[in-house]
Amino acid sequence: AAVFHWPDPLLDTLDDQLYRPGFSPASTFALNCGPRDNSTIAAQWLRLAYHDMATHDSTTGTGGMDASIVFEFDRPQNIGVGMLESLVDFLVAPNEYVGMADVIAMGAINAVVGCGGPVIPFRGGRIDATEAGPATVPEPQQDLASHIASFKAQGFTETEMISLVACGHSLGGVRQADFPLIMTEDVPAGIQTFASTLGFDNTVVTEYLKGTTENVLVVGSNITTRSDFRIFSSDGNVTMQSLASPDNFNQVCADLIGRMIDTVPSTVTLTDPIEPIDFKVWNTLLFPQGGSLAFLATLRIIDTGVNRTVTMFWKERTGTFCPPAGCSVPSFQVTTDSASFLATLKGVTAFKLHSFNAAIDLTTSISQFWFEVNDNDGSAPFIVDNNGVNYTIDQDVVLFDPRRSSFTIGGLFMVVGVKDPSTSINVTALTTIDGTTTVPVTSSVIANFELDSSNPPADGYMFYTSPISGKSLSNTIHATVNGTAYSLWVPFLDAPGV
Ligand code: HEM
Repeated sequence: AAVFHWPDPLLDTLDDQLYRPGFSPASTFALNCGPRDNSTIAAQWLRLAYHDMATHDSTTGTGGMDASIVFEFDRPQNIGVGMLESLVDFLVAPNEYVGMADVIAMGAINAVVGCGGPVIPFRGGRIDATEAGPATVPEPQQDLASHIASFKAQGFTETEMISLVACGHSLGGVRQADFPLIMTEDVPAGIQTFASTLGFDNTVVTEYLKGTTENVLVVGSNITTRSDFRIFSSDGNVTMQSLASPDNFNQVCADLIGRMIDTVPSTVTLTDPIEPIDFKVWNTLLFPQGGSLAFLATLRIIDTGVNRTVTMFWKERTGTFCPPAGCSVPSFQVTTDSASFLATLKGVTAFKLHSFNAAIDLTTSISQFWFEVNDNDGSAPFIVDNNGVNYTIDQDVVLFDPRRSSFTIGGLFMVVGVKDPSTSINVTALTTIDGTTTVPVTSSVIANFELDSSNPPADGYMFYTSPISGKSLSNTIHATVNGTAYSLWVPFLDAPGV
């Protein structure tokens, strides 16, 4: 599994999105195989992911899961309300470190488990395309040779093609409004599902083998568009027969859908699979307050039912202030937060959040911190120190100040404290703005900060402010102070203790 060395905005964000429902509203939408448009949300998400991947060309190493689908909606291949609706589900997810492509891939995983299917490992780090890819999504009226060629280009053999189509067509169906030339007869609710069961299972396979299937891509009156029939029968049903075993179906589908979402341009390197992080530093804030530096931090621990107490330690940045073992504070609050359905499938049912609020000496400041965890069962306390490297605070020159910032209906006036700006300084923020329901992609704007007349200098800091739109998902502050460049990712505007 991927190792989390704080700070790591990509892993940090993806872990939250995968395993804490509060951070990814969309992670809950596909649960219980919930309905939409007479199909299921899960079916829409899985189709979206396949169509995004289908631009991959394994010979040139281009295309794949890159969210280029957002530029490809006008193609007949991508017809269907579910495409745009799905992207709108994911709208509030990405920030400048996590692209829409990662979120589409996460959607595919949540779709499969949400409908009772197998758990697929998630790797992160996909890069979003800035333009449309080639129009290479297979279409039902194409012949078998074209489909074999398409799947080969995407990196799948003929056998894998049969399996992947069966896995995908476990969910959802064909909508008459979208494909009137396939759905030539009127059907209730305007959709013919591929299988008689709603969930992610191999009924699509067993009904095909038994000859009871109503899948219109197998038995529809339009013979030209019987693409599933041509694909499923292309090896004399050998592969379909092997998928008649539910266990084998789940195993093959987990593997192939996993490969599908990990199909990325050759220039992209994905992380190792991201599992729930045991001990995660989260939601840190450092800012000047009343003659000291307030340092707020939370240690998130997977809840194992142990009644733990946690102490935070830290070291000065300059000079001597703390005892040799470090300054320390106990946590001031322990709360429990829920785990996502995906996390529960990995044995994680909840998280404990141990929060700290330390008053740091202004002149000696803070350079690094770590934790001591006591299980209160007679065993020796153990240290949590970022896998041996401690949690290092890069700088205390440019700080986001949540106390001096003020929230408005339309967003906030963000306030940044800058230490000793003896010469000219320049403060900006790269703000990631969420997309709209018609253009579901994030964009970035630069906010320029000005000296904040309502917050006079204090504690050795001067304060700069800029309005930030309420559509902002995340900000990274960039400042040049006395010739040195600093940057600070601000994923959270608030923390326990502010
Ligand atoms: C030759 C390859 C394929 C063809 C020709 C094909 C064709 C189609 C068509 C015509 C529909 C109906 C869409 C609508 O009515 O809006 C559909 C739905 C769907 N396809 Fe495929 N498909 C192929 C491969 C795949 C693969 C590989 C996957 C995923 C692994 C997949 C997943 C789905 C899903 C989940 C739906 C249901 C969508 C819903 O109910 O909203 N398809 N497909």
